[in-house]
Amino acid sequence: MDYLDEKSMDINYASTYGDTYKLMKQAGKSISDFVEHTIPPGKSIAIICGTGNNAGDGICSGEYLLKKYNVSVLLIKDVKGLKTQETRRAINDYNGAYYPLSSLDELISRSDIIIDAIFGVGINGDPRKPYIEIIEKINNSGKTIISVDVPSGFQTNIQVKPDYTVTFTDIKTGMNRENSGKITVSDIGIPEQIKSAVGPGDMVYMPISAPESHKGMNGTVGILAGWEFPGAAVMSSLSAYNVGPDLVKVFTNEVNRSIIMPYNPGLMFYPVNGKNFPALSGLNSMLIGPGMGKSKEAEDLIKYAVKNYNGQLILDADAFKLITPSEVKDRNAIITPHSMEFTAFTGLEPTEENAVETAKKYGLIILLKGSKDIITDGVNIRYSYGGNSRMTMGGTGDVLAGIVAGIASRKVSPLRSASLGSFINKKCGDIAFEKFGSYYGIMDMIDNIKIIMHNKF
Ligand SMILES: NC(=O)C1=CN([C@@H]2O[C@H](COP(=O)(O)OP(=O)(O)OC[C@H]3O[C@@H](n4cnc5c(N)ncnc54)[C@H](OP(=O)(O)O)[C@@H]3O)[C@@H](O)[C@H]2O)[C@@H](O)CC1
Ligand SMILES: [K+]
Repeated sequence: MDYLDEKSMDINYASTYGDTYKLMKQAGKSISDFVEHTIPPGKSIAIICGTGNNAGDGICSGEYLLKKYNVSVLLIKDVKGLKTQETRRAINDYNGAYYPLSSLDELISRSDIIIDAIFGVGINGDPRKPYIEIIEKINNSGKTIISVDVPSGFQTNIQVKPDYTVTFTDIKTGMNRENSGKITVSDIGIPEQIKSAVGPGDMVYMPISAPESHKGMNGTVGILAGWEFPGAAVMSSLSAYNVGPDLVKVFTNEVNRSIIMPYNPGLMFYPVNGKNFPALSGLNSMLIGPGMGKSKEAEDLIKYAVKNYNGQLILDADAFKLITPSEVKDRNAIITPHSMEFTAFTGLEPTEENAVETAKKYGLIILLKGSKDIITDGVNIRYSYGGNSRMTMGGTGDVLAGIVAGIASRKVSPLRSASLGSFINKKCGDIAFEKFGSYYGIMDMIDNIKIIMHNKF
């Protein structure tokens, strides 16, 4: 797993259970258990703490270790610098001595063991002052160093170089013996249903546009839709637009121009027909299918686009009747069928097992829509709960496909794009339901995308 996976799980856990203090206690306990197995009792331990939850894990370990060791907690930014409610609770529940940064040299020299609880997965960029100097002092101490979760500063230009790392839930991408010492993976009790469920934590996968970026750097989406039902092109392109890519290019019949463009002048309209299809290079993702119908012209256009676009494909709706799985084999395409479309596309019953097998066999990412969406790449399976009875109305699939295409254009991996897209889509419905009950419309859902992207939920 990588840092984002851990952050995402943390948020999804907190959204279900209120906070992560129980996990923090368990993280502290697993550090303490590790120390007891490795270090004889009676030794002196300095726990060097930053300001986030990694510090909280360190403080919790201190409370357990007090019974058998000489424990000193050092708070680099004092109690008032502690940033999270869980970490403040940890220091409140801790019954040992704690010290300010001015005691660092003395604590290091009188300790046998240093527990490194400065930064975990919440680090952002290279450590700033005074952390650089603190990390150097720890590395030059000659003491046994145990890092909590990850060596502080891991994957930046300066990091703690530990003898041991106790990492939580799963090893983090890039960790090895050389940069992390001997690694122990500890299960801190995140329930399986939290690990597999899509939730608000999946929003961490959404990139934030850099202030210095220029047009096109934050995603360009192509949408081939609406040949027969222009409304589907409206819904999918507005939905893609609302997740924040720079450009949304709509490829459809010229006669749709006056229908689609009044909805949003920010869309780019490209008329297509059997003889004319603008270049598809430069698109970061392409959604193919909504509202295309099953005419020969629609089929030709869909087949042309599938064959000639070699970036991130998203297939929906009529594409399932006009394209076979073999035509998109091993292209990491995201497909978003409901159960009947899944059967039309694969010839199989719409079960979880068949979705996993199909994803594996054809190298696809499948988002099988239902009251519980199933998202799989053939190896991983995620579930998306939520949504409500009004979401059986026409258009919700077009909204979902557009959202997924928009996210994928921001270079989010296909599995994460499909998972996050499913979360956002259901949340759009649920927010609309709170306001209008069963009487909300599709445009209410589309309007809610911006609220969710802005994390107002
Ligand atoms: N997964 C799980 O389920 C669980 C995870 N848990 C634990 O939580 C850890 C993640 O905690 P976290 O998110 O609070 O962040 P963390 O790593 O402590 O650091 C953030 C602090 O550092 C600071 N800071 C950041 N960058 C900086 C820089 N360059 N230079 C200087 N300062 C910098 C930043 O301050 P700011 O920049 O915001 O002022 C902020 O205060 C995770 O690794 C695991 O140990 C467990 O508790 C339980 C369950
Ligand atoms: K650490």
